[in-house]
Amino acid sequence: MGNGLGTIKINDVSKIYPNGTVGLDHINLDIKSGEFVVIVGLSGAGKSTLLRAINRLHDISEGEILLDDVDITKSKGKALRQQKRNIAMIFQNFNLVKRATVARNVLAGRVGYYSTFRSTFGLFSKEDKEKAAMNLDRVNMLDKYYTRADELSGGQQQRVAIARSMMQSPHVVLADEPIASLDPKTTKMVMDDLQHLNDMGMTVVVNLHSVELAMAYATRIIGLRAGKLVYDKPIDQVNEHDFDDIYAESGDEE
Ligand SMILES: Nc1ncnc2c1ncn2[C@@H]1O[C@H](COP(=O)(O)OP(=O)(O)OP(=O)(O)O)[C@@H](O)[C@H]1O
Repeated sequence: MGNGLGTIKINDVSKIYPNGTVGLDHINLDIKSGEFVVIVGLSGAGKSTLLRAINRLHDISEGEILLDDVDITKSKGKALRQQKRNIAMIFQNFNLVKRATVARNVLAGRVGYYSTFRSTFGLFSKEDKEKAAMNLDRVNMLDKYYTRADELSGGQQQRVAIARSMMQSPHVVLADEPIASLDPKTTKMVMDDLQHLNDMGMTVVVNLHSVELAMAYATRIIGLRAGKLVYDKPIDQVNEHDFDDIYAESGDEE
């Protein structure tokens, strides 16, 4: 961010699932504030495992993950909650409350800032309602303010999810296959929205299967294979053939 916030340092991180599967194998990464990082790799390479570790959706087995120089893997209670507010997560399936309005879904992005009582009853401040409208406007969805989420297309739902994530004023936005279920036109809209967040100063880290999209949006591309970091280059050094190796076993499955 302009203020230097939004750095991610991953130091020798491994994640072994309880069943023994190695999700991440000694990963080291230093992501700077304001980068747009795309992580590519085959299905099962460890992309989701990595994003979930950064956001502390699950614990790692070894190593440390520093967000703004504070190790999130060791944070607890209030400090952890505060740290998590600085990280927004965008999911493939949007994770909206389908029966609630667009506005209510976007305001849910502020829930971490309210008491349970106030958020349960939707007692959001005028300021937050204005902020919700502003963020919906940013993704061209303001006219859907009162629409129920389940009446929107997939692409529109993802844009609402992006507006919701902006309510946190995060330093870092993590997106796990955000366009996997979208058509090409809405894919572009959603990727442009992420680009917009990056232009506003947020560090963006996106998991994608498409090398073409990675090339179009990333400032840096990272490749994972079987839990290992096998590729890490700034966009101006990237050659499309570099990925032949990362996708070597892909056949037609991707
Ligand atoms: N909860 C879990 N328990 C056990 N193993 C898991 C679990 N989640 C993921 N794995 C395994 O960890 C490895 C990495 O999976 P991960 O989902 O991170 O890959 P990915 O690169 O995100 O793949 P995809 O593109 O399919 O989402 C895979 O071998 C996967 O089967």
